[in-house]
Amino acid sequence: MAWSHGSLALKMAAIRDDLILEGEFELLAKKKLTHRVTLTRSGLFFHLVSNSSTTYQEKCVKISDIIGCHGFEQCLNVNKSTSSAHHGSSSEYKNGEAKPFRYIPQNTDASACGFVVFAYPFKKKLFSNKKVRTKQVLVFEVPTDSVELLDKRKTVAETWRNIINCLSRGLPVNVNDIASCVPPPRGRMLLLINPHSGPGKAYTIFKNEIAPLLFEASIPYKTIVTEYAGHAGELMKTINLAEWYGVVIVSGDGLLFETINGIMQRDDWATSVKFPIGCLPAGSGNALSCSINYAAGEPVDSFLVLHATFVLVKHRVVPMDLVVIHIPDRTLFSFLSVTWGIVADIDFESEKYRTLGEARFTVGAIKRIIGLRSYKGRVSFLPVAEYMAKDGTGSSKVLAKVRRLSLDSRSSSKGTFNSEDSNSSLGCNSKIFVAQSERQLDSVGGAGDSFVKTGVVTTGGDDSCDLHEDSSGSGGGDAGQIRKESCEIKDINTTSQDTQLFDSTSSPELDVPPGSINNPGLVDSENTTNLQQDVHLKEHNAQASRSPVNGCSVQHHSSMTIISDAKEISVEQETYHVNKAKSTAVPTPLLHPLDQDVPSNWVTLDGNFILAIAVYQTHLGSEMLAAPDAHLSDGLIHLMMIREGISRNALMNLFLTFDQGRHIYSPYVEAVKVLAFRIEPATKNGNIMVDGERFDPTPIQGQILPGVARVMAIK
Ligand SMILES: Nc1ncnc2c1ncn2[C@@H]1O[C@H](COP(=O)(O)OP(=O)(O)OP(=O)(O)O)[C@@H](O)[C@H]1O
Repeated sequence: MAWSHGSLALKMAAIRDDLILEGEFELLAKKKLTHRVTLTRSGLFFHLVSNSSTTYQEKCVKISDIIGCHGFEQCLNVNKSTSSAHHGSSSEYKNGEAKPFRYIPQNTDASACGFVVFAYPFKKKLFSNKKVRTKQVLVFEVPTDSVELLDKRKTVAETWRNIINCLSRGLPVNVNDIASCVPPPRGRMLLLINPHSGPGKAYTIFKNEIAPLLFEASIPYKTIVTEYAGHAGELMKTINLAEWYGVVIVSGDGLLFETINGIMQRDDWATSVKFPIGCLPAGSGNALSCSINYAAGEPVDSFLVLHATFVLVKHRVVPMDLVVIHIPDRTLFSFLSVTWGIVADIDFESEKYRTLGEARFTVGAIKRIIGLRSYKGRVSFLPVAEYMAKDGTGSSKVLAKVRRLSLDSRSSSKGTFNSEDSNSSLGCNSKIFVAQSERQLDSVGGAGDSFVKTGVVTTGGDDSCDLHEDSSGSGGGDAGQIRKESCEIKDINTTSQDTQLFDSTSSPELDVPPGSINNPGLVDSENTTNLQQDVHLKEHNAQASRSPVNGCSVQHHSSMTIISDAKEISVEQETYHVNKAKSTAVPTPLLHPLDQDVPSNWVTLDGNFILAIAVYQTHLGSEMLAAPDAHLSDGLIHLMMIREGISRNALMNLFLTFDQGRHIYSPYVEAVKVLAFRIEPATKNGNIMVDGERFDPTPIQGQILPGVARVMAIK
């Protein structure tokens, strides 16, 4: 970008308020040339200092593209110089532990010192319209003539390094006290690498594509290569989580499923479920990686590993929904999907082509469409809004109550599991409610920060919670608090005139500065049992009495008043207390046991299906945007069904629209957002897949656990 003297002055004036540091450095490129460098909250600007009176070549690196900054002091180690970030050779690992590295640029003399910026701005690929992040390394040396003493020059370089690192990690920078802005070291990550994922290249992918970025971002880690199926699950069941910042899976979705289920088998599941999980793609499906990238606005269709690693090093810890799954003999925890019918069969039957990577799904789909079959059974669900069936029988309009389920921790001594739904027949005209609620949440920031959140919450599938987060407090305490001051609920469902209310206190976005503490998602062990011991379910207008479900006993509670259009609406609430004797069970208050009928307020569809899929992330693969309006923590299960009657041609065309998510507009697809579902296959044909793991076609049901898990993503 070229700036004239005048426009440069204007630009400089525009960023003046934002200005943090200014200085002159020698930019080490082919030759050393002195540059004027300006650091603002949004970017690092630099231009050549020249005597020319015409133009400056002004360049800028956006802070949002920077993943790290290192200081260098050449005199310590001139002989080991290298021109790029060095990391990844086998000698640099011992027992999977990464050694600390020092970046040493070439072409500097023995007394050189300065700082190196690692950035990954988007560039357009030649001959394609795709934007891809491309590595940029900028080496700035403090000029020897500007500040005489080496110590002083080192201080200058360290200050720039610290501030750039604070900014790139989203940490606060106090311009009035620059010297005290020192970013805390980043937390140590445990990387689990599955050598059998996808085409079996996970370790090579890690070494060549992931390790360099971890080095550049100064993230310490240890790698463990899994030795057998089930290894990751065992590790997660037994390791001391407090020793780690989080766990990062370098694999496909299968290892992630193992990891999550290992965590959920711990006695302290209620807190360890908040252990941050990162996800880097090395498998054939990589659905969660794609969903995290998609949510972050990063590409999913090219250089997935690079973009996923970029997200990982720039991440914040954000909530993610899980779904508790019941099959006749087991309880499982799912982060992605339950599929039945053709999608499950394609997934399972194409396992044998796993060396093809994602192409296995295309091969499997063609095979299954040619041999198209239907699957007899029953699909039942608890919709969040009015449900209109598409089967053309004429009698299937079902009005369901609008509801929302949230997992809440009401105080440091109590965990609460809430479901709130308003009655669609309340006759309220307004679709806007203001709900005031306050809560104290278990420590999530870990550093004792207190947050104030104000949420404007829109539902109808999109839980886009516009949370203003004001973080104050400098840490030090054990228990952080989140106080939700107000939650305004607007325009709740564009397709329904029903009014609704929910408690959006679940799924707070957690902005935990990586490295500020270990285990940002964990609460202290005293609080650990609370969620298990005292679980409440509040459900407006719930049935007058209900039998105890899964260890929950029912207790009627007080009513709540909602003010809307000056009308007062009283809504009954119900509270479920978990039986303390069964304190280790994850509460599933929306589900009846599998050998009983579903609750009477569910919708049930019988017939022949081509597929029924329950999805809670956007992607099932990089070319399968299965639930385009899903979000990591929208608290919803996106249920889709196709009934028998669709032709092979139409099905093929429908599958071709999957990559853009346009299948949801197809007249053949019934899409409904639900809190819980049950699938009861009537034949032994086919498969049921939970997060890509196969199960026999037996009855299966699931219920959302909104925002209970924590993932490393960018929200
Ligand atoms: N060392 C190992 N040897 C054999 N199997 C392993 C090993 N480590 C992990 N596994 C198993 O490999 C299975 C598949 O792994 P993963 O999901 O990572 O790859 P994938 O199936 O190619 O990817 P995707 O699930 O995205 O299609 C997991 O269920 C896991 O239990």
